[in-house]
Amino acid sequence: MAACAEAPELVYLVTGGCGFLGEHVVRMLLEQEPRLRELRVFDLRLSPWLEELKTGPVQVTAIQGDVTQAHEVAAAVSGAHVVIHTAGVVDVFGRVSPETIYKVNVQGTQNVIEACVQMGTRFLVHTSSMEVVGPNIKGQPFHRGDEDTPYEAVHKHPYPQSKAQAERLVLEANGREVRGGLTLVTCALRPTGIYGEGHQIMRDFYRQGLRLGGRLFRAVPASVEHGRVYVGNVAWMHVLVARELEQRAALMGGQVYFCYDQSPYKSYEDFNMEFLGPCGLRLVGTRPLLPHWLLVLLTALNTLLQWLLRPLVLYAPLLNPYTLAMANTTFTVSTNKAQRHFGYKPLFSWEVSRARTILWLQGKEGSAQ
Ligand SMILES: NC(=O)c1ccc[n+]([C@@H]2O[C@H](COP(=O)([O-])OP(=O)(O)OC[C@H]3O[C@@H](n4cnc5c(N)ncnc54)[C@H](O)[C@@H]3O)[C@@H](O)[C@H]2O)c1
Ligand SMILES: CC(C)CCC[C@@H](C)[C@H]1CC[C@H]2[C@@H]3[C@H](O)C=C4C[C@@H](O)CC[C@]4(C)[C@H]3CC[C@]12C
Repeated sequence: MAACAEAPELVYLVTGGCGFLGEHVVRMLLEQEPRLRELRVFDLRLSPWLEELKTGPVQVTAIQGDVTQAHEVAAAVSGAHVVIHTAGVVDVFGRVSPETIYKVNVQGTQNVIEACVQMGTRFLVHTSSMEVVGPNIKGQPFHRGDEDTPYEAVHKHPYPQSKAQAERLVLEANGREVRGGLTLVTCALRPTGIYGEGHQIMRDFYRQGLRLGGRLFRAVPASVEHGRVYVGNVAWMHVLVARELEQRAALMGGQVYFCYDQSPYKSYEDFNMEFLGPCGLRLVGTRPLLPHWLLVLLTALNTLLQWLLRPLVLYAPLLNPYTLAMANTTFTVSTNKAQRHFGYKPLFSWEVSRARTILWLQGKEGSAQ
């Protein structure tokens, strides 16, 4: 990937480039990667904002395609120097069938790997997830752990299962010979819960709070820490990894990195209030208003309703046994591996991340829809 200082010559492909994270990766690459000649944005559904990017100095090529279709992936990868694979189905609510989650997240990732091998593309950055590690089904806390902290990773839900399988495939592919005889260099980034401009669930909580007269009701104890990371910093980590993979292939190849920044350690709800509070919402209760057993019962009821209504309508509320367990189990990271391996420092301070997210929620700024 030797690049000459004057003429930009690199071709990047971002799968899932129209998603929440993907859009930030695409914009970050255009801002921060001077060696870029062409940026291919591959997604099942192309977004209208791509059009405005096509007028800049970098050639932006929009490719409507499906990662489950090997030939479409291979065509998109052909001639690319780097692939950033963010495409995936993110579903912990039962909106998408386990079969589809597997097909997109696991088979789709395998297709991306095979396309790199066939086409001679050497550098693959994969968006994994904290859920590859946990929280596990036993609800054991992972308190400010790092990439080497021992933890019993046991999954039952299709989404974390698929992310764990996909990550394994990517890491095992590191070192494979690609067309032309050189080797594939891969690594995986594991964001915790991402927030920022374009975060749909945050917006859903905002709207729900407005419907409830400006109030939200505490459901999980304030003492349970839930890891969060700003989308701009996650995108920045992807850009940096992609840039450094060639020079530091021996160190970074086959590695995993948690995505982290200076976002504070808080419970899921208290963290959301950092943004929803300034937008006029209030979190009622210093302790959960309902006893835990009642919440568990409600989640079981939601599961039953989802099953009963399935033939008629898709009932997929935010609260189910899995999401309650996620919100109710401490899972936070504290690491400097990305800084040690490739010099990562967050691009956005906590204050800036917070301000940008609030402005977006208030509809005053931000590109993400
Ligand atoms: N949102 C989070 O908190 C979070 C946390 C950790 C990891 N992740 C991972 O980050 C990645 C991006 O997540 P996101 O939150 O931006 O989700 P998203 O749903 O906003 O984006 C995913 C994108 O992938 C595209 N896509 C889905 N199926 C596809 C297919 N078959 N072919 C091509 N494109 C397809 C979608 O159209 C969408 O644009 C995912 O891999 C996810 O597992 C997300
Ligand atoms: C107040 C609660 C009980 C309400 C339910 C909150 C629930 C919708 C939230 C809690 C934790 C959230 C997940 C977490 O931030 C991390 C990830 C990892 C990522 O790979 C995909 C998104 C996901 C699962 C978040 C989804 C929303 C969750 C479950």
